[in-house]
Amino acid sequence: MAHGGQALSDRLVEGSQQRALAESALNCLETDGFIRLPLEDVRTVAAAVRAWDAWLASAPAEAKLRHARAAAPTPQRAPTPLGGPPPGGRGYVSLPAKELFEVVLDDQLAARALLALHSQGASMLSMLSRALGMQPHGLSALLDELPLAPNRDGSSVLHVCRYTQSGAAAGSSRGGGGSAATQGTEAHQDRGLLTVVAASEGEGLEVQSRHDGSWRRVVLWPGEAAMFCGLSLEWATGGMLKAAVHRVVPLAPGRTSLCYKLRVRPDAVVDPPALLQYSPGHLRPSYQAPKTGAQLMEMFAASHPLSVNAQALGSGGGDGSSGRAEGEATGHAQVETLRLDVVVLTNPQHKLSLQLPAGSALLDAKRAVASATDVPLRRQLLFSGSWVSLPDDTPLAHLERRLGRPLKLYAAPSPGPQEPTMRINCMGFDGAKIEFDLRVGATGIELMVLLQARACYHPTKQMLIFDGERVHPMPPLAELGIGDGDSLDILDKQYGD
Ligand SMILES: O=C(O)CCC(=O)C(=O)O
Ligand SMILES: [Fe+2]
Repeated sequence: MAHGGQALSDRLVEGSQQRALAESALNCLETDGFIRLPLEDVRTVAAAVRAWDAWLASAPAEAKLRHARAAAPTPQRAPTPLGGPPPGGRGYVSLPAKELFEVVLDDQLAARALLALHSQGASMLSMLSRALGMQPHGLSALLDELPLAPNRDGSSVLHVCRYTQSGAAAGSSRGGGGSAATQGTEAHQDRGLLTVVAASEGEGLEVQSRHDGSWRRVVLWPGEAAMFCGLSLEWATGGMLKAAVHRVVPLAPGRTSLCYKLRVRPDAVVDPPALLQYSPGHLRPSYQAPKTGAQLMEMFAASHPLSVNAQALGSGGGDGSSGRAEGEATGHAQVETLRLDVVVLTNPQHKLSLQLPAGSALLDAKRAVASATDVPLRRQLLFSGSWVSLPDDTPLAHLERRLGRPLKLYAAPSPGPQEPTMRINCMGFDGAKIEFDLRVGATGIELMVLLQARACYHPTKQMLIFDGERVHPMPPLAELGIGDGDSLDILDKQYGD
């Protein structure tokens, strides 16, 4: 008699193999910070890597921009194989050492590769749930429910990245900072649960050891993928798994990777005590409160204001809009004169609009502001949706085209003799204390402008923390509960994905 069921002994063998696999995956994450494993649908994924690699290496810039524009969301877009519009923010980012596309699912090969990586990542999450003593689908149940509801973007994203070795990037040592040539390759953590990477080259990715801080090369054989944890998984597992700090070293021949980032859907509730109910002993107090996927993303954006994948020209997320990929601005008409908005940080703020010759540099603008307001050059700071840190001889027209947003200059005069002030202390990492007498009603911006004038501080690289929270530059400090005699900490900004 024919029978469809699997023999019990086979099931037992399979079950114990699954358990052994899950335990070794957990072990790799704990000791190395990453897992290497064979791709399940290797033909599809490898074909997608090859196709993107060839196209990205040879297509002219205009073709890439055209593709990115075609990928922009429109209500008329045909539904994708997942039953909804393409996931994520879409777009194209071009940085000195890296280009990044967010994959759109109207490309059949990309769609199949995305589904293959999704399914392999989701099974890894199920395996890890079991190995950690959670319900088998505890972690994978946090992902999008497929097919996606119409008109809902997926939370998980597929990024295609191509890295090239641009001049100064070769052999340079990099940490948190990052020169222009290494932009996009800085050490960072990913925001999601799990990242799955398949690449055209065996080398390039590096993961930092949690034990001694050294960098480990992730060497992949053809047909292998790497997986590592993001901050949402660190949260969901109550800190049992740690988000990998990783970076990419650009290689001479160029390297193209498909990075599939499995992220928690915004309305899913991540409740570490409920997830870990069978092994509650591991739970640290700071992970007790349940958070939605959306709240986890907000927490991530607050603690990682810089993004390795954002179009950046000294961007620092001053308006809280960082972390988003922005397309390169194009098609700006040549202009005879430039308009520059200036905000003078008095109480109330006072605004000027400067008209400058088209060829003006940042220094010319600062000089014009100094003669109109008496505010010295070093108490002026440029902003364009994010903070801008560039040499004073940078031409403004070029800057505005690159940033794709109007420029704004903040100028902080000293408070007048009669003006009521409050004393704010800023504590440097090295314990140095810098005191400021700010006008009552001052915003974070004023403090940031003064800090860069007085100390080795720049809002592109550092942030201010009060009571464990990042100080947002826009509202008055008093609204954030900061008053006379309070101390703020100056911390280096961290990079996210
Ligand atoms: O290309 C890679 O291997 C990793 C890219 C990455 O870390 C990211 O985009 O977040
Ligand atoms: Fe990453």
